[in-house]
Amino acid sequence: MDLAARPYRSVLYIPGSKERALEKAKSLPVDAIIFDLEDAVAVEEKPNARTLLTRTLSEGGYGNRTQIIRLNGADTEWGEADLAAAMDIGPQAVLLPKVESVGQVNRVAEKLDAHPACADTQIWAMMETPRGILHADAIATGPRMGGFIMGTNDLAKELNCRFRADRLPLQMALQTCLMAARSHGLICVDGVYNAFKDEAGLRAECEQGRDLGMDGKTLIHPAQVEIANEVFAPSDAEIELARRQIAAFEEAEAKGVGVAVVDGKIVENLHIVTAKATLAKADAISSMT
Ligand SMILES: CC(C)(COP(=O)(O)OP(=O)(O)OC[C@H]1O[C@@H](n2cnc3c(N)ncnc32)[C@H](O)[C@@H]1OP(=O)(O)O)[C@@H](O)C(=O)NCCC(=O)NCCSC(=O)C[C@H](O)C(=O)O
Ligand SMILES: [Mg+2]
Repeated sequence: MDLAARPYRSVLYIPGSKERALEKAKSLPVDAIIFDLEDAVAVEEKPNARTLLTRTLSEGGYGNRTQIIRLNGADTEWGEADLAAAMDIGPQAVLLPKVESVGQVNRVAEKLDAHPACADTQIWAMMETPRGILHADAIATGPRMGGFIMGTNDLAKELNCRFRADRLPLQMALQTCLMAARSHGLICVDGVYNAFKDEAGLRAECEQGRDLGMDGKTLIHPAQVEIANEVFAPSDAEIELARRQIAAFEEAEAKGVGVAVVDGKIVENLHIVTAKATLAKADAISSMT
């Protein structure tokens, strides 16, 4: 399936250095995995993590979960070797940390263009610095761009803002990135919820991200997967409503009318686009199981 058509309800970070977690993920019901070489890996473990990760990914076993490798930045001592190692296994996507300009995307794209194993490799961008957020629209136009991942921990650090349950200090950044992503047909996945044992807090933040328009949530622990999968999936009631809207609109159209009424609300062509997207998402989710 085209990467853009896949679901991204649950996008789990796995430290590239943790063999047990890399193995466990093969049986977790996640839509996508970020195999991390950046912040989840200690400095002294970086080279070993790169070797372990490339070997693990070459062996396979992750089924239809989208596989994304987060590299260290090109300005670090590990960035170049990370990209070279990732390119050799022809990954579905590489994720660049702390992207602040489309130039950073261009430079990686040029290297991917020159590598025979990377014809279909996408570039994803961590959106997690004030400069990156301000340049979101330009970054979204970069070659091979597939999606944005919100890095709300780094962003909060850079803004010097407080962590609040309503994430008010982050709203402008979340919405700016969503608008840029939607303008250019990219996926946009929300940031992590750090308190991985707090189910109620996670659910509330997932619901907020979903209501904003996010495709899903990045996660740090297997215990968070079920809630994200549930919140970001269309509910049975939404699927049933979408079907009724489509049927009612087709009936109206057959009579030469451009508007139908369902449950006391008008249904026009634009609502049918949303209804069809809901059904397509439900189908894509079904194909994951
Ligand atoms: C948070 C953790 C350090 C907790 O680890 P641990 O104490 O080992 O948890 P458990 O004992 O409860 O683990 C139970 C089993 O689950 C496996 N496990 C744990 N985490 C993962 C995972 N992420 N993926 C897959 N499997 C996982 C354990 O191996 C246990 O397995 P088993 O023994 O077989 O039952 C840990 O969860 C962790 O390291 N999480 C990831 C942290 C991380 O990736 N951080 C970086 C990304 S966040 C970020 O950088 C965001 C962004 O850049 C920003 O700026 O916001
Ligand atoms: Mg970060």
